[in-house]
Amino acid sequence: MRTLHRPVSGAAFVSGCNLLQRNIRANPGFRCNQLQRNSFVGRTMFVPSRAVASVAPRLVFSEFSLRMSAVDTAETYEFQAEVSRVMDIIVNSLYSNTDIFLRELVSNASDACDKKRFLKLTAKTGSEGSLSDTEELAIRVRCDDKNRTITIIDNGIGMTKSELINNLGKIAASGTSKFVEALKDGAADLSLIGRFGVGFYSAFLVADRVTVLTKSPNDQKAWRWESEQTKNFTVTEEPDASTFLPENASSGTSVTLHVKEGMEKYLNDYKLRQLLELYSEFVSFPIYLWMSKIEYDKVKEKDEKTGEEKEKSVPRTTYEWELVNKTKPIWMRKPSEVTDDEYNEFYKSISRDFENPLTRTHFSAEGEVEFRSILYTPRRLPFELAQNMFSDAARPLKLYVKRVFISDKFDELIPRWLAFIRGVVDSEDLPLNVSREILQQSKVARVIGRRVTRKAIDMFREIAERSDPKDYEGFWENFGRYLKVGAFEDEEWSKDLRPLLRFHSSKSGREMGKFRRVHRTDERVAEQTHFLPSRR
Ligand SMILES: Nc1ncnc2c1ncn2[C@@H]1O[C@H](COP(=O)(O)OP(=O)(O)OP(=O)(O)O)[C@@H](O)[C@H]1O
Repeated sequence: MRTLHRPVSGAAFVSGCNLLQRNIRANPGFRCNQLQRNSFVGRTMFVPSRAVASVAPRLVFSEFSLRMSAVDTAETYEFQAEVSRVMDIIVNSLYSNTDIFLRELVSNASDACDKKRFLKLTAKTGSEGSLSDTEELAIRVRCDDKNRTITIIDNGIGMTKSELINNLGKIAASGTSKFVEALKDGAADLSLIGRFGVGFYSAFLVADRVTVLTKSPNDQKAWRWESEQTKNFTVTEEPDASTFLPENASSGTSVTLHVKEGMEKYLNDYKLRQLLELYSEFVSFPIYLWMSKIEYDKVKEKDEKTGEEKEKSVPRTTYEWELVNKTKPIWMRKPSEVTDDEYNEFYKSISRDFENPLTRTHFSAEGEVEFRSILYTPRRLPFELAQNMFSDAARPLKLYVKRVFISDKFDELIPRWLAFIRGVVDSEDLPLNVSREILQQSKVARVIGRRVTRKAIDMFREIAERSDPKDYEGFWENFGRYLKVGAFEDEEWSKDLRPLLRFHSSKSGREMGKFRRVHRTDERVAEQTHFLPSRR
């Protein structure tokens, strides 16, 4: 990089810019994103020396003029009070786990693609306007080691200007808010932050500057968000969305990380591929990585001594987009074809837990209703339930309709005492525009809920029947109170749950005994009564 200092007077600058902008228009080959990564500080410009040497006059001035006009209109916003704190917490407490930044940003890109796919499928004819039908929803990751950047690009839903300011400037929009709440309540310590979705701000684990370019179908303009992890961020209009969106994309977002000192290990496509394979294998959109490949060209060369012509292989580096994940959802595969590791990694990707689950069940239902599901029992109580047994923040099931993610907030699908399980349900019969109201009245949803509950109970029973009683003891310690609530308040399942209950009794000593219904005349009645779940 070389720095060019070009102090110019206001009037000279404006007329120079106008002239140069006309020049750019006359030179369609030139695209201003060629130098997008350049920084402008006041009227000082940084440009790659190669560009200066080759096409300096045109590029330098055109970029200068375009970006200067943008700088002039940049709006500066302050992060909401807690955001700076959260960024500090993330950067200072996760320094040993910096790898997660990619998982978080890819997960955001995947959410954005989910939203776009949902919108496209449910949009009424005509209202989808700018949503192109031809584009493949995908995520692209590209590393540029010379310019020290990593860029994550999606053609998802993008953000309007106000969404950009709210989502990336206010803590309330982020999963990290749960963590901040938990810190306030004293329910978490910093080492636990990795269990939360730390979200977008994890970008600052590896970058000292982050640039977000985004275009929403609900905003005619594209926007640039930029921050250097200070108290402020800037929002600027981005003149041309096509410079950062993939070809044919009508909307989307590009997040560029300007990699900081000491994080050079991420400026390597092999390292990025390893992280994507580890963390993002189950993202249901294709993830393409810009990968380098060594190819060998055969060249004929004359041997100086003998004069004979010989063939020689000369290495050449080429680049191409390489698909790094299997995009067929794991629940669509046959259980016999899925390995334990794959199930465990999928669990971690949907639950954000760092431990393997205690158990799982993968099944499909046909006939009356058709759906597929994978359910997991975690090893420990999910964090969001630690304070409140039936917290609204619990997300037991992700609901899909024909592979389209619909919501993870339909808690009415299963009884509330199952709040601690995790899993996915993919229905063939529910409508894509399924809402809470539709779900409440839907017969299909009731059947799905019943079958999922039955399978969950079977899963718990299997743990109870294991030869090592420690498994069920651990399960009971974490989730016993949920089963008690179910046995107590849920008439439909009470009978199935009772054999799974455990209680301390004077007879059982330190061990726990099973609950057995006894007749009043039974001599054990006295010792049994206080084992019954208390009626509150
Ligand atoms: N690539 C993107 N495209 C569109 N919107 C995005 C993108 N990345 C982030 N956002 C918006 O910014 C918000 C904040 O992101 P952030 O990752 O901090 O939190 P989150 O995704 O809500 O929760 P989590 O911490 O669980 O990831 C998102 O909810 C989303 O609205």
